[in-house]
Amino acid sequence: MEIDSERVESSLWIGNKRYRAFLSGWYFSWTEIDKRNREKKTISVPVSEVIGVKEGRVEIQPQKKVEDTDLDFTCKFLKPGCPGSMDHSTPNRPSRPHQLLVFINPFGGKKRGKQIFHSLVAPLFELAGISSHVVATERANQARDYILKKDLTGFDGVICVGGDGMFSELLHGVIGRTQQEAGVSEHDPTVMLQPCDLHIGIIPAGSTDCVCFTTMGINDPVTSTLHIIIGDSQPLDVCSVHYQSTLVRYSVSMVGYGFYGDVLAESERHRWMGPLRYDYSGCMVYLSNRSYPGLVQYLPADSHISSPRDNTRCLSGCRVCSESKERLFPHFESSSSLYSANVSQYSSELEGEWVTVEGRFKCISLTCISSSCPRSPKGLSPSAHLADGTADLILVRETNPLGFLTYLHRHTNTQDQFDLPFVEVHRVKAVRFSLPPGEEEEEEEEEYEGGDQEIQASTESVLEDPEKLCCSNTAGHSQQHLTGRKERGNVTTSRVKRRGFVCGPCGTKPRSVSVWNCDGEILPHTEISCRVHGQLVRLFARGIEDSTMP
Ligand SMILES: Nc1ncnc2c1ncn2[C@@H]1O[C@H](COP(=O)(O)OP(=O)(O)OP(=O)(O)O)[C@@H](O)[C@H]1O
Repeated sequence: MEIDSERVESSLWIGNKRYRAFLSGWYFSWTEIDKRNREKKTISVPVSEVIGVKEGRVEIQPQKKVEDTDLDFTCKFLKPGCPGSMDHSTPNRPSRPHQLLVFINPFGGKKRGKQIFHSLVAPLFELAGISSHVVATERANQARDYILKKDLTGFDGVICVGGDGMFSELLHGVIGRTQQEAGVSEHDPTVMLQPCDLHIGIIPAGSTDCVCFTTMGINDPVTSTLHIIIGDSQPLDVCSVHYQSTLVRYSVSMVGYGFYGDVLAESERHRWMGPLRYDYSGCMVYLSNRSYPGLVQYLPADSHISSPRDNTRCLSGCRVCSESKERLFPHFESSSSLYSANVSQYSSELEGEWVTVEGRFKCISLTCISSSCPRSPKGLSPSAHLADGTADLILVRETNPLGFLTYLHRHTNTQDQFDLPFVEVHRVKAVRFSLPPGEEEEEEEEEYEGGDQEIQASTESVLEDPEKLCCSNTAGHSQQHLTGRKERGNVTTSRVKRRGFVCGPCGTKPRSVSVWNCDGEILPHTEISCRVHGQLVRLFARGIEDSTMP
C-alpha cells in the first residue's frame, strides 16, 4: 500500500477480479486490471456517499449476516445514478448526523412502521455508526409534545416513521421549540419566525406520504434512510395559518377549502372504512356538487422570478430556491447556527399590494410545495417550489360537475389542470379568506376553556353530524390550540349561518360555508389568514432528482 498526503493506493480483489483502489480526501475509486495489467472500467464513489465500511463480509438485507474474515472488508455506498446518490456538482458537503431521535407511529398506514424501522432502517444506521433513540408513540401528538418539552441535547435530527400526520407532528414540535428558544411569538403573523436548525427526516410508512414523495420523488424507506445518513439538507417553506391574531396550525402540503375540506369532513365520519373512506367520501362530496361564496385576498409573489404556469419543476439543486435564500435572509451570516442572530424581527416579505377576488368557489387550495403523491405524480401545483418562500393559490370557481371532474382528473394525467376557464392559479406570499358580506360567521361569545377531552368530544359530536361542521368550532390536535389555550382565556368561538334546504344527489343540505382542510386536519375557523415562511425548516432530503422524477 502506498500512502502520500493526498491519496492512498492499494490492490484489491472483488471475487476473482483484481482491481487497483484509490482513496483520496473526496473519492474512493477502484479500477479493474486485466491479466495483461491493462486498466479497465473505473468506479468512483464520493467519500461523502459511503454509508459505512466494516471488516469481514457483511450483508444487511434481506437479513443481517457477518462473515468475519481477516482480509475482507465491506463498503456500502450509494450507487451512482440511484435515487439519493450525489450529483457531483452538488455544492454543499453535508454534515452527517451522529445521534437521532426516532418516532415510530405503530398505527400509521398499513401498521408496518415498527417492522420498516427495525428491518430496513436500523441496520443501515448501525452500519453508518448513527445511534438512535427510538420512541414508539402511544397516542397522537406524543411526538410533538416530546420535541416541545424534552431535553434534545445531542440530537442532530428528529425522524418520523409514519405518514404526513406524523410529519406534521414533528413540524409543529420543531418550529414551536425553535420559536420558544428564540423568544419569538408564533401567533403574530407579521413576525419573522426563527428558522429551525434541527433537521427532520421522513421514513415513509403512512397512507399517502405526500411530503416524502414531493421532497424525494419516491416513497422508499431505504432511500430516505440513505439521505438521512449522508446528512442531506433540503430547506422547506412552511405556511402559518392564523385566526385573527392566533396561530392555528402550520402547513406544508395543503390548506384547502370547499371540496377538499368537505371530503375530509365526510371521510372522518367513515373512519371505519379505512383508507377506502377517502375514495368513498370523494365520490359523495363530488356528487353533492357544492360551491361556496368567498372573498379571497392575496399578496402576489414577484412574477419575474417564477410562475406556477412556467412549466418548470423544482428539482434537486433548484436555482430558484437557492437564489431565494438571499432574498429571504438578507441579514444571513454564516455561523454555528444556520441563520442565527441578526435577522430582522419583521419580514419585508409582507410588503406589496393585495389583490382581492370574490366569487363562488368549488375549491380554494394553497400549497407551499407541489404536493405530489403516487396517485397524483404532478401534484396540486406541478411547478411549485420547495424553498422559494412562496405558495401557490388555486381558485376553482363554480362550474358544472363535468368541468370539475375534468379538473380533478387532470391531477392524475399529463394534462394541465390550470388550463381550464374556471381555474386560476397565483404564486403568493400571503392569503386572507373571509366570507362575503351577508355570509359572515356570526360571532357568539363563548368561553374557550376545554381540555383535551373536551376538544375530542366536540370533534366527535361534529363527526357524528357533519352539518355541525359549518357551525362549530372543532379544535384540531395542534400545538397551537393546546399552547394557545393557556394564553387566551377568553377566545371566542364562531358559529356560522347556513341555509336550510335540501338538494344534491346524496340528499345533503347545501351549506354556505365549508371547512378548511389543513394537511389532513379540520380547522376550527373559517376566516383565516395564511403566510408563507421561506425555508423555515430543513429536511434530510435533496429534492427530486431527474432520475426519480415522477
Ligand atoms: N400511537 C398512536 N395512536 C393513535 N394515533 C397516533 C399514534 N401515533 C401517532 N398518531 C397520529 O396518527 C395520525 C396519522 O398517522 P400517520 O400520518 O403516521 O399515518 P396515516 O394517516 O396513515 O398516513 P398519511 O398521513 O400519510 O395519510 C397522525 O396525525 C398522528 O398524530
